[in-house]
Amino acid sequence: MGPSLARRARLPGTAVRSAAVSAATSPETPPETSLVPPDDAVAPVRHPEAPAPGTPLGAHYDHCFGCGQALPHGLHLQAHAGEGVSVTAEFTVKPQHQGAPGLAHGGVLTSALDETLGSLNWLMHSIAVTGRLETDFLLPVPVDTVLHLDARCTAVHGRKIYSDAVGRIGGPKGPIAVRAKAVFIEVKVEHFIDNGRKEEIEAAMEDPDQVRRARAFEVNP
Ligand SMILES: CCCCCCCC/C=C\CCCCCCCC(=O)SCCNC(=O)CCNC(=O)[C@H](O)C(C)(C)COP(=O)(O)OP(=O)(O)OC[C@H]1O[C@@H](n2cnc3c(N)ncnc32)[C@H](O)[C@@H]1OP(=O)(O)O
Repeated sequence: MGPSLARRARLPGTAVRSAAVSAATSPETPPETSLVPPDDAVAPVRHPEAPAPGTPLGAHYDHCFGCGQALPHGLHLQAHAGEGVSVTAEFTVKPQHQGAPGLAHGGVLTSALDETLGSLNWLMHSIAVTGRLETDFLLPVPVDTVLHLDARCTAVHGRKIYSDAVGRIGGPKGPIAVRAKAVFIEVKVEHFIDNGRKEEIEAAMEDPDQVRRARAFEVNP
């Protein structure tokens, strides 16, 4: 099949140039980030009190777009602890998750990967946020498909947590439709208290279960 995009010869002098890359760091030029762990990164350690393999992890926050049950249009992703620092999860693509007719939106699939990768941190009793996430989309994913996700942590370096995930369709052993690599950055509970909108933070702090879940992970042995 020939190219279908409209093409025309470039006018002289209209080529777009990228900005020069500088090694200097400032708020305008944040440090280079990488998905490859440094040589002195260490293996991830499963927390001794992490839930046994097969245990459902539950939601870290009822209003989370990824795992919460309170949002009708959320992903309602359900993750289970795996061996070591690994998790499996399932996400069913609903009509509200479409991009093209009858197909999942790529950003929604990336959200499912993000959520699954994020749940790995709970097996290390670490609170962390996504720093960088890179997704490959290998197959289209139709509405009603169950995406079978499998994620594992590969390395830890200081506050940086490296992990990867795949999402399969047609069953847990089916072909890989999406895959991702990520770096999560460990944070304190204050990250959320200081940055979240006041009304949701206050509601979360009034919920004893939420406070217990958040505070339980603050002290690592
Ligand atoms: C009492 C109730 C209260 C409520 C409690 C709720 C509990 C909830 C529990 C669990 C929630 C989990 C939620 C999961 C949801 C799914 C996951 C998401 O979607 S998370 C949302 C998307 N992500 C963000 O919004 C991050 C926004 N970014 C930031 O806030 C900052 O940039 C942050 C924290 C990531 C880093 O800022 P810095 O100032 O703390 O740290 P610096 O010094 O910049 O970086 C530390 C190290 O990390 C590397 N780093 C930083 N950013 C990186 C990046 N983007 N990629 C790779 N490396 C990065 C740096 O190079 C540095 O590395 P070197 O230590 O020098 O080796």
